[in-house]
Amino acid sequence: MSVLDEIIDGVRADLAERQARVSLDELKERAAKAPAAKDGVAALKGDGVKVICEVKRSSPSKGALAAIADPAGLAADYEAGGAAVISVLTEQRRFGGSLADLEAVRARVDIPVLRKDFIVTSYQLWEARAYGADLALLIVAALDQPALESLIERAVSIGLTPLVEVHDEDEVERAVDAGAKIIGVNARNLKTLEVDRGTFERVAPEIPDSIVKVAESGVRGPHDLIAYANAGADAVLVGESLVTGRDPKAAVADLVAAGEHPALRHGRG
Ligand SMILES: O=C(O)c1ccccc1NCC(=O)[C@H](O)[C@H](O)COP(=O)(O)O
Repeated sequence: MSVLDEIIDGVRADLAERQARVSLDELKERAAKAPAAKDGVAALKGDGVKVICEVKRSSPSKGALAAIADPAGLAADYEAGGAAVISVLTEQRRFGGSLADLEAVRARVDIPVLRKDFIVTSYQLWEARAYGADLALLIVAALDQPALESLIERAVSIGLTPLVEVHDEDEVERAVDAGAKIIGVNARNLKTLEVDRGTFERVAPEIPDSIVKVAESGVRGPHDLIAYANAGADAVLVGESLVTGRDPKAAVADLVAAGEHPALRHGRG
């Protein structure tokens, strides 16, 4: 069984518990009262390379990373540093996240918020919206094609912008066929958990120009952002280096400044 399969088994078990406690109708009522969803595509387009900053306590590859007692405070630092979007890992068992984190972050920042989880049912999309997310991650490797298509359609219909994650060229084709407007290329191999920063450069040329391209994982600092930008990234998604560093606001500001450097405009795309 792959790491992804193991994670999803746990996600399904936790999901069954929540579904037994909270009906879909209750979630829909809560979603109706949530602040209107912000436009995830608009947040990641425009001049410069945008930075998506992640609230990440632990991971299957590294174990514990940071306690993060105040996820909303961390997100506020990210926003002050110039983040375009906050990513909140809500998976509990391996990443130490929760919907409470999502709710707290949503209440604190004005920029769009991504629910980063292993979404396999539309119930989780309703949860994302009910707890204030504007975007939701959908991982192609975790879904068959009909499920991917129907989750993208459902996400859009309830106001969420899907960030569709791929790892190779075949998955790009599936994401494009399913109607993705934002595609994230994750450099972390979900079978070995190894990060290969060359993945983005190999896979991104298969993504049509009209689609926003996000380089996920492995950004240690501005030099990695610049490399991803030169390979065509519109945005980068950064977790570990921010939560383990001493000054997340300054680290984000350094990334944003690198992403806004005029020299990058010639290399991108
Ligand atoms: O981070 C992991 O170990 C991991 C393992 C299995 C599935 C997903 C995993 N991470 C989720 C992510 O995609 C990253 O948190 C995100 O891209 C940020 O990466 P990084 O900056 O390298 O922390």
